[in-house]
Amino acid sequence: MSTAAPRTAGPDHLWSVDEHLDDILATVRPLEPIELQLLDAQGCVLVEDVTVPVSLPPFDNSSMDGYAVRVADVAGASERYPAALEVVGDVAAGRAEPPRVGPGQAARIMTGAPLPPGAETVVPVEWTDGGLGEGPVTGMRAHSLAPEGATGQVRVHRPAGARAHVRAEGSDVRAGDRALEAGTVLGPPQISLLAAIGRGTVRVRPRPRVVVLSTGSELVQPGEELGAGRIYDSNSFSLTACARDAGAIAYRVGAVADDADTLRDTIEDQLVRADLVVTTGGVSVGAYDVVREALASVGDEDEPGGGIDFRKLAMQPGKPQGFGSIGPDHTPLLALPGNPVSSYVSFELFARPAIRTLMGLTDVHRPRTRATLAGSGPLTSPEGRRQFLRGRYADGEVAAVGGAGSHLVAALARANALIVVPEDVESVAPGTDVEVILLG
Ligand SMILES: Nc1nc2c(c(=O)[nH]1)N[C@H]1C(S)=C(S)[C@@H](COP(=O)(O)OP(=O)(O)OC[C@H]3O[C@@H](n4cnc5c(N)ncnc54)[C@H](O)[C@@H]3O)O[C@H]1N2
Ligand code: MOO
Repeated sequence: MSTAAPRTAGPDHLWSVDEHLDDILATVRPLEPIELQLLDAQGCVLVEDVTVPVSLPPFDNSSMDGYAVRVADVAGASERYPAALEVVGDVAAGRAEPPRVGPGQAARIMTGAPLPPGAETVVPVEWTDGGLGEGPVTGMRAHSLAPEGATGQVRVHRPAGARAHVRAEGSDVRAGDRALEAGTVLGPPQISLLAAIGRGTVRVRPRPRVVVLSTGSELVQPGEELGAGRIYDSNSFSLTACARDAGAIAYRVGAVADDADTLRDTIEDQLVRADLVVTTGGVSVGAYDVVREALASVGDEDEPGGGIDFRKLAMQPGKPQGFGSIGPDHTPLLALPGNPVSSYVSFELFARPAIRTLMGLTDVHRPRTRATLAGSGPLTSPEGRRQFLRGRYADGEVAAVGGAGSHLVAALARANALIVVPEDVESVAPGTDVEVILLG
């Protein structure tokens, strides 16, 4: 949400990619933090420092299934001269009051179970006869099948030093320590830590809700029959997938016909669940390109700071673009061109950083690298336009896939990178060092 109005210039002015991106990012602000359940916070930015309320582990516990014993009782033990100890009971993980281990005694202990009072160390079950009176065993028999295993005698075949196989209280993190700092992005390891210290909810910036809306009377939803002159609506799917990939909660609104009133009504209906609206199609100069017409008056026209600016960019694909904010909450809106590759490239360059800015992330762009251009012939690019060609990148080399046509979806599906050809370059020979955007 923002009140910043986009810059404007004459209709023939060509804006640079960077100017357009700067203008977009100046209109989006990180969303207000909310308290979320842990798993709902995955991928989100933490806005609080999290302090450890209880040490991890909370108590000394065993790292092995075995026997909790006293060091002196097993000193010098060997398979030939085992230490014979009286088994006083079982300590399963979760046991609150384990039995005391006195001299000459052992308690059968499970991984994660608290070290019982009196015990000083743990011998793994493989170092014992498991209470069976024969040679070394490879494991314990299930308590349900052999309850007598918790009693009787065990022969220990090897000594163990003090606190062997014992995970000390607080050896991971201590009560009062900083578990995570504000600004941390919550991936699976961070969610693991939060759960381990007992946090059920955390304060984060939420995932933006992004409404993706395609426009065009020619569009048919996948799965339905294709009539003459019609095509399947791929953009609403690709951009919804892009929005999810960027971290958003995305809502796909299937194709809206080329009718300004219908489009306006649809967008207004969607504003209630949108932190960002992305449309595709209808932004060029055709008689049925109604997005421009419709967006001139969406939402509350009396609200200052709103409005969508349509402009041409010095780029290929993706020349016609619209952006601004609409409605009473000044919801940001990006109107992307309809050609499938144009909409995809535009989303990656402009909508993705906007989504990631809304999330409060600092790393908002796709990673870039340099690569050597592979292939047999030169790449050509129109003068004065920054071109984003689809490429396949591996091991420091990149090769173009497909041509420059912004309808080439099959080639896009084989690409894993965009090759950037600067505005002042019209031809790039194989072997040249080029900039590459990695699509991940
Ligand atoms: N006279 C001019 N014509 C065009 C210009 C221009 O400067 N002068 N610019 C061209 C460029 S560049 C682009 S990009 C497109 C942008 O057009 P629109 O944003 O108005 O998009 P549409 O006309 O609605 O569609 C263009 C193309 O893409 C197909 N399309 C649209 N939506 C979808 C969808 N959801 N899924 C799959 N395919 C879609 C549509 O059928 C058209 O083929 O304008 C050029 N024209
Ligand atoms: O700019 Mo359009 O997006 O080239 O096809």
